[in-house]
Amino acid sequence: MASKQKSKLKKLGLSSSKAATPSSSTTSSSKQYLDTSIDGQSSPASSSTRSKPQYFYSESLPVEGERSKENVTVTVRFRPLSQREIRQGEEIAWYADGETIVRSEHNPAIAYAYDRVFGPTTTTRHVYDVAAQHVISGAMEGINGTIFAYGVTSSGKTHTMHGDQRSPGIIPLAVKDAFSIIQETPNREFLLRVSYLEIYNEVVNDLLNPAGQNLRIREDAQGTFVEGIKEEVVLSPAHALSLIAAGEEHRHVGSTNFNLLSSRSHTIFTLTVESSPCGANHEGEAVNLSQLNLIDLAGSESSKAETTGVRRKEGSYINKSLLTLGTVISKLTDGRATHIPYRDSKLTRLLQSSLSGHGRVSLICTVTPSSSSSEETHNTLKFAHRAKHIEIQAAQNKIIDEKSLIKKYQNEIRSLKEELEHLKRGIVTVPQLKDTGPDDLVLLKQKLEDGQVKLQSRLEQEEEAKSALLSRIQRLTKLILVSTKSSQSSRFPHRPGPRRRHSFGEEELAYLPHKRRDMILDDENIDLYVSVEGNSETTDDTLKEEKKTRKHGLLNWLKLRKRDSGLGALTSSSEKSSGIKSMSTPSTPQAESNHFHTESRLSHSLLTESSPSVDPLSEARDDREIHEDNFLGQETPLTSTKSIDQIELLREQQKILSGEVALHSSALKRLSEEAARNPQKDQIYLEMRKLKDEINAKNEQITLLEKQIADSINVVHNGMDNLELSQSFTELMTQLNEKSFELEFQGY
Ligand SMILES: Nc1ncnc2c1ncn2[C@@H]1O[C@H](COP(=O)(O)OP(=O)(O)OP(=O)(O)O)[C@@H](O)[C@H]1O
Repeated sequence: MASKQKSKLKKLGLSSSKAATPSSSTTSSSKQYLDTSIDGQSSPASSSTRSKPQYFYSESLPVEGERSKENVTVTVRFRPLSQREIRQGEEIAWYADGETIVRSEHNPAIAYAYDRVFGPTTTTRHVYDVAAQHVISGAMEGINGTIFAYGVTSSGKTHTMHGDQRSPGIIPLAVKDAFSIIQETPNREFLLRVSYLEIYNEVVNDLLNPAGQNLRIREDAQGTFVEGIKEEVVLSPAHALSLIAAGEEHRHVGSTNFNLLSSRSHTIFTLTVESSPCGANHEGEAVNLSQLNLIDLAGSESSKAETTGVRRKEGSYINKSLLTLGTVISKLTDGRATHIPYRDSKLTRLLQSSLSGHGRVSLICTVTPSSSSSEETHNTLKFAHRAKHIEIQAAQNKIIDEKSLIKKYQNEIRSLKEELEHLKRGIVTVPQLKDTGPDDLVLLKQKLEDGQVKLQSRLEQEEEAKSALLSRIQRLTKLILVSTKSSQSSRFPHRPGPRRRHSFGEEELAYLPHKRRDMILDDENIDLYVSVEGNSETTDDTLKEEKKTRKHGLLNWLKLRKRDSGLGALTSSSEKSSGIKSMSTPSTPQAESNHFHTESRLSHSLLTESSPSVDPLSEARDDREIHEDNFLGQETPLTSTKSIDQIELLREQQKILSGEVALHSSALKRLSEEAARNPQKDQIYLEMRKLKDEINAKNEQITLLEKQIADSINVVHNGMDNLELSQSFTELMTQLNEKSFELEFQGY
């Protein structure tokens, strides 16, 4: 009895058994396990089709350069039994047996092996390290990557891909990691842009642009793409996360009898990465271009789901597209198949390039151990089993200049700088009059006498043109991300040594759902995740973060403070070069593409400020920098700079508040849906009232901030206009006096 109890606890993830705890067992121990068990316990799928049972087992996950051919990385993640499942007395039907095996409780002979199996207590961070990190690092080096979570409804796909503040999912971790990699790669410059779409009832909708509905999928030589989808250039992790949070607001989510907040659409978050070597001597070199697709699939629904109307319609679309995905994968792994039915669903059409083997693919199958879903779990395991056979060829994508946005921007920056130089030379010809002859001097005197005003207005026009050029250069340069680390410690071609940790700042956490999907699992259920060994979702780090968030509130980050990670030093090149704060938001120039938009983030500027003022790279990168101090840098008094900082600070506060209002509004929406189903729940109404009060208070604060911003902008404008004018006047008068004196002295 005691041993049965122990084994049950082990399967729930509460045991201290090494075999059941992924982080505690080693590769060699699992290999030993396989060696001894492989003959006796083959997977049913393999034993039925092959004489010799086969396990999918790889000694290690794909490592760059080791193989030209790789297989899809396939992992399985168990979630804990939910409180509801426990209450209903459900049993464990499947469990993680060691690091790589999933075994049936009812028939121990049925077992499947994968690259890795994560037990119910495994943290998403660990899942990321094992199943996702190599895909993200590949994407940063120009290798396409796709990660998707697959599983039945309520098995934990969204928990794995998005997560929440307590346990950020693969998407926020990947975004964070991408920026860390940029920081660790000082010899390259990067341009990152994101798009976010959903496939709902076989219709593609743009989640970053509510107007972008029912978009068409098109094809060109590079593969399939979505026509007219909005892409936004991103400048910081918080910036990217805020876009995802905004996109999530538009995603179709609904309640089913399995999941209160069930995803009713497949979503694809795409991070497009361009990078090129830094420095003028790499001008002709190709640019690395890759796409990282992070996919949260809607869950397949069994016939047990008591759905009606809209939900049933959604369910049938979901099931149909997942069926097509299964067929595509079967065909891909069946050497004899001549036709692969990618076109049978929007999902497989969009995944065509990934599934047909161009780039790294990681499939994370989420499963519930519960007996009531035993059959569905078995189907997921078989799907994962098949997917393991897909062969991929991960190669770097190099593209020629014209197609790359980063090159386009770099070229434009270069030619704008040249233009600016010409203009500068035009303006400074006046002091070079020393070398001019008497005729010129007479002419000048005449000119001066004729109209000092004319000269002055020309000067003003040129100054205007100059600052327009400058601000365009700054705006363009700001979009290109560079590390502030010394270029000698290049990341390429070597891989970084120790693993990066992804600690989220409060401003980034603010964009993750607080406790988005926990409503279905009671609070006690959280206790289930806490392993005896402490390998739990609520790790020390996250607990600390959560405490901090609670203690200080979300806006506290606005106080200037030193950053912990290397990200603190990551900066866009214009900020690094000049330290000038742009008053306007650095939106991507309209002329480039109407799909690209950016926004300034104070966090970003603050990072630059708090990063060491001795910038080791700034000297090395003089070629790309403008010495703005000739213009605005020296001329702008400290007070103006402070005012500009102040404006950015206010803007940032405003954005954070708007983000919070959006999050509260979505929580309110969901609560009201729940209240409609359970009208007696006073607690829900109480929560809703609180949320409404908070939304109102925040909206008032936003209005106040808007007024403050407008006032500050007026102050700065007036200050700068007066200052520039008076300085131009002074300079002009000095030149005139000198020349007049010279002329008089020479007897003219
Ligand atoms: N590994 C896990 N640890 C703790 N809780 C989890 C885990 N996985 C899922 N959950 C919880 O289970 C519930 C369902 O998870 P989730 O919404 O992620 O499922 P899903 O597969 O995305 O469902 P659907 O397809 O219906 O959208 C959520 O309350 C979530 O917080």
